[in-house]
Amino acid sequence: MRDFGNVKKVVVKVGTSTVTYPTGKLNLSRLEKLARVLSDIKNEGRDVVLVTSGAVASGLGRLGLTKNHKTTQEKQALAAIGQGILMQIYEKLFGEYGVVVAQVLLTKDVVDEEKKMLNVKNTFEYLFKYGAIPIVNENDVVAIEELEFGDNDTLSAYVATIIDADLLIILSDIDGLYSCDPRLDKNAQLIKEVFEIDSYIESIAGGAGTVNSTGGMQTKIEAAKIAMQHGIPMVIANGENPSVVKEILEGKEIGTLFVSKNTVSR
Ligand SMILES: Nc1ncnc2c1ncn2[C@@H]1O[C@H](COP(=O)(O)OP(=O)(O)O)[C@@H](O)[C@H]1O
Ligand SMILES: N[C@@H](CCC(=O)OP(=O)(O)O)C(=O)O
Repeated sequence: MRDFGNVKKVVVKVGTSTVTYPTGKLNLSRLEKLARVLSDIKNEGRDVVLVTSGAVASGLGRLGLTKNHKTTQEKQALAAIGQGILMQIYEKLFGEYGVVVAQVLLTKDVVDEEKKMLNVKNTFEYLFKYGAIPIVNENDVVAIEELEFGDNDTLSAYVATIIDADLLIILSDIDGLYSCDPRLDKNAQLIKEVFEIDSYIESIAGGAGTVNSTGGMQTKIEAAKIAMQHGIPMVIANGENPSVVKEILEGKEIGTLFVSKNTVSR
């Protein structure tokens, strides 16, 4: 058993593949379960942050377009269309459980500038005081790195460091880190724990698995590096059934846990 009994602040990141269908339309039943489980763990007394991808895909879905050959500028405009669609559904679903949500659009350079970082930190602090769940995405109109490299994974790790989270959970369309991409090799084995990101771990992390996703396992490993450097454990798990979030917090051995050997249990 893993011990996450003392986890007070948790960041949960959901990828495009978790929140939308390949058509770009919202996966409503999954989003309903996600809102329910996050509201539930909030009711337990934890501070919860949701980092959500899916804006570009939702924009595509709304306009009835396909992803193929979209330029960065087109994706920025699609993200601006899709972000409202995402927030509308989160507002509705969390509202059903009486939970207030807040839209937080960030760019990763906030961690490079002390003043900006302090502003972000202060905003999170007050959102927690107000009992809100901050819903974070990259501001794709301002920053294009994520659209090109698919990096909400590292953004979620930066958010975890800014709020000094006790745990980062990345939900994807796969059970965790495998010895190689299971889409390419059916003999791939799930790795349950990683204590150090070495060249072997970096070598087995491949790219994205589905048409609307970006980044794949490579950006999740980058996220793990950032989290581990700050002593924050990270779990990659399958978001197919979002109730795994609760099971992970209960200490069940789900997905892949990334934890530095010298991290004291939180
Ligand atoms: N070693 C690996 N273990 C597991 N998945 C991997 C690995 N290498 C590449 N992948 C791919 O990473 C995908 C998950 O990342 P991604 O497609 O970006 O999803 P998300 O939208 O959840 O971020 C998996 O579906 C899988 O195809
Ligand atoms: N800001 C983009 C996120 C792109 C991204 O990182 O996607 P994913 O690899 O599915 O987490 C969007 O909302 O579409």
